Amino acid sequence: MTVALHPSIDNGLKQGSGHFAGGTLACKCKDHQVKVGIKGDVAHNHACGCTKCWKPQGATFSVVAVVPRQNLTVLENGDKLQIVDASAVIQRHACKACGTHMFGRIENKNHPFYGLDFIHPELFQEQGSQAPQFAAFVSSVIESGVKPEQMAGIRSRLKEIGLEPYDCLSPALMDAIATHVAKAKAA
Ligand SMILES: N[C@@H](CCC(=O)N[C@@H](CSCO)C(=O)NCC(=O)O)C(=O)O
Ligand SMILES: [Zn+2]
Ligand SMILES: [Zn+2]
Repeated sequence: MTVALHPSIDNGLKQGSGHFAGGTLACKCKDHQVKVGIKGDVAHNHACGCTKCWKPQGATFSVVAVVPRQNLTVLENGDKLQIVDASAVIQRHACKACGTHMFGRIENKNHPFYGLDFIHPELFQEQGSQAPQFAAFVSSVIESGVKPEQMAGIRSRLKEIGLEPYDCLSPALMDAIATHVAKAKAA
């Protein structure tokens, strides 16, 4: 049996159109859905194995990407949103009724990723947003109950579909974080 990672990537990656103009994210409620508008395409889309990122039922990984925070607007039923953990670096705003995380926001102005919001592209009502580029925090799936002996199969399946597995973020993002830290120290 093939390892199940996440429903939006288990049958292979669906490449983005390259000119996604943005769209609407909708939660999983049957009515009074929370809707969030996004301008433009997402960036750094990735599968994330961490315990904090929202996953649909049964998924081992989350699929999460970033957008500039000024490109995100709550359109409908924002009164249903609540912050999951106010002490987390990324404050995840979730629908109180269905639990779906609609966006994650960094409020610490000194954080390397301040200004970017985290969203789950599978919630787009439209097709064509950027495909996942890599897999992050892969070892962290063990914290959610995956057995260490399953990891080889998980990593090889990620590679098979074209997602390089990393146990933190990708080298490009780790370099961006380190550059920010180096500049902050020099200042
Ligand atoms: N092993 C931990 C790792 C959690 C973690 O550091 N997650 C990252 C990536 S989330 C999106 O890529 C992070 O930046 N977290 C900050 C936060 O979640 O607020 C675990 O699995 O919990
Ligand atoms: Zn909902
Ligand atoms: Zn995560």
